[in-house]
Amino acid sequence: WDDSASKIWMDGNMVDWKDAKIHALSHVVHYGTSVFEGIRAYDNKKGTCIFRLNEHVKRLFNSAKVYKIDIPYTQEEIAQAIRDTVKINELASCYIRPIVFRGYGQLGVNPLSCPVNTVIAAWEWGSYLGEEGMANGVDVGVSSWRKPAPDTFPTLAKCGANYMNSQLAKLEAIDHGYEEAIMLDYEGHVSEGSGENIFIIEDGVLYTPSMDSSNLKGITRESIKQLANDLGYEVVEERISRERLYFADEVFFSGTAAEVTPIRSIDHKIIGAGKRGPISEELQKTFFDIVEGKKEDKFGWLDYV
Ligand SMILES: Cc1[nH+]cc(COP(=O)(O)O)c(CN[C@@H](CCC(=O)O)C(=O)O)c1O
Repeated sequence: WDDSASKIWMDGNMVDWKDAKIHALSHVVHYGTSVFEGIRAYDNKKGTCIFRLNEHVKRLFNSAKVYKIDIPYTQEEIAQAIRDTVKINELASCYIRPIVFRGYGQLGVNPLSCPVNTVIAAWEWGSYLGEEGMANGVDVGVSSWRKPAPDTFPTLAKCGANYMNSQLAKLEAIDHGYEEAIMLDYEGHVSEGSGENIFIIEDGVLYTPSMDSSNLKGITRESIKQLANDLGYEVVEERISRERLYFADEVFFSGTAAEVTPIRSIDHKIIGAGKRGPISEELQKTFFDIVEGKKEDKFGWLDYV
């Protein structure tokens, strides 16, 4: 995968894609010492806009705080560097990956002597779980791997090492012929996907796992809640038992990469009519109408670069 035309922001400098390298003995390589964000920019008639940029940057700084990583920039400096990275690469719509990590210093679990490095890359990234899945729903399975307990890993932090847990679920899903995994929390309630939050719809009401389910407080999840309320739907955050996934009229994933991806089967059980449900479709369409400028950005989500 070589986007050689691209520039990558590294510690304040724009470098060529091929030169964006780090040392093999960097702390992050050995111990997963990174925090990162996934952000999307969308192209619309008013130009290129970044979706909820400030919320993503704030979460990046919160994730870093958990691991005593002092980012040597202000939140606004990082936000501007993200805008600059989109602009210099002349990307109309793209996926943006800021990552902050402990670099090349001394090995050993103690990270404190290692420098803090910051990298921002951007590239075109289509539908995370496939175009067909966006339209017709994806087939997923509940993983045998659970999310870490709240006293084990900080799942509100978007840190690289958390994805060694997510990868186990993703690899198992692929082995089973699924597009994605749904993970349960340490008590067996529904948590989220390997890289997305999840919503179920029962009798016209949206439900999503509450924030005590070892799930990431997704920015798309928050946005879908706002959008659903604005469209007149009730949204309930609570513990969700596994079997409610099967009983639901509709189920969908939400996330920056996944956007709004309907789920048509779980563990080979058909969900609802076995295709994208009507409320999922309405939310998906409204979400895209807003980011594509076809509907008013009434929630102030769009930051034009
Ligand atoms: C575990 C997890 N849960 C929920 C979400 C949704 O959060 P938000 O993007 O703020 O709505 C994501 C984003 N996953 C990112 C990384 C995907 C990847 O494969 O890397 C993303 O969607 O960018 C997660 O990784």
